[in-house]
Amino acid sequence: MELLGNNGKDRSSLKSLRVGFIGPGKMAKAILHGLTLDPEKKWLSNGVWVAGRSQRSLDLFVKGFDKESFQLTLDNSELVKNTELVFLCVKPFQAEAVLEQIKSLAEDKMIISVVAGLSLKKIKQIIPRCLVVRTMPNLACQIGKGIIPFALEKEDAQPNKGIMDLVHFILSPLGYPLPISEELMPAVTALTGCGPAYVCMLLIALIEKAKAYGFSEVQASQLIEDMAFGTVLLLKEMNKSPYTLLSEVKTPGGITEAAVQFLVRRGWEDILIEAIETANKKAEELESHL
Ligand SMILES: NC(=O)C1=CN([C@@H]2O[C@H](COP(=O)(O)OP(=O)(O)OC[C@H]3O[C@@H](n4cnc5c(N)ncnc54)[C@H](OP(=O)(O)O)[C@@H]3O)[C@@H](O)[C@H]2O)C=CC1
Ligand SMILES: O=C(O)[C@@H]1CCC=N1
Repeated sequence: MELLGNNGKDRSSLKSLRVGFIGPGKMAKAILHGLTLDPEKKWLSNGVWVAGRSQRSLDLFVKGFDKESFQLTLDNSELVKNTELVFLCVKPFQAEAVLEQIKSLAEDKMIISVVAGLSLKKIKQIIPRCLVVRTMPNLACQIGKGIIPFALEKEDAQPNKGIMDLVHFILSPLGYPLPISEELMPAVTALTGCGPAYVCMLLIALIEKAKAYGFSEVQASQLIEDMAFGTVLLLKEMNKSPYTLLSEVKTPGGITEAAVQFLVRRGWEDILIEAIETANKKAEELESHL
């Protein structure tokens, strides 16, 4: 792991780090977009490798980017041979076969896996000598606003600040890297990995209701998306908690309170909590099957 030698303390060596993505799908694209947001790191200038199982997926993946910056291949091993940092971005049940394909070439390289349910242990069983980072990002990585919980093997996480810093350095253009213990991976999968989907469901319901009230599709989307955007920005910019903001909007005996009481009566929070628990259980089951 020459380029990552010195546990990445020598940042100058990282300038020539060659990056690859196995699995040219949604998550890989979000990460690639995020990485390009950081001009300091100039990831693209070294050429980015992307490996997929069909030429069509690879061509779609690089659409909108400068194609000259990419090396596309249908051979995962070729990618690993030519890179030092590999983002593993295939679906959970595709991951083991990919790891088996690349194992002899991935020794001493760094693998950042985004694969739900794929444990550090499982990766290390197949590729014992690699530096592996397990992450659970979300699609907001695309604009540098993802939350990226990550776990390292215990011996890497505790004493080795160098590796921790290196992981922060690599992931920070994507948003907020957050070291966690691996046991919490199913929980963060259910909460923040899947989270954008819950937010979208809330927005969709409100947009549909706005349309039912007679707003055009464009107006309805603007009303609701800007309201949601303003709400989150308000919390962030004023360092306000959702509990406080809720109480500020909810005038006693007023209109919001009528809606909030209805939601509480109908068990809205319980439904959401059960949904999270269902997702958490599914993530745990996945882990035990991979
Ligand atoms: N989507 C999300 O919000 C999040 C996803 N994840 C994780 O990210 C991973 C990818 O998910 P996502 O991007 O949504 O899925 P996608 O289906 O969009 O991407 C998976 C990609 O892997 C490719 N692929 C499949 N088999 C191989 C192979 N043997 N070699 C190379 N490439 C292969 C697929 O090719 P083809 O195009 O031909 O099907 C596809 O392009 C999953 O493990 C998921 O758990 C984690 C956090 C959030
Ligand atoms: O739905 C999934 O399985 C993946 C994991 C988190 C978000 N998408």
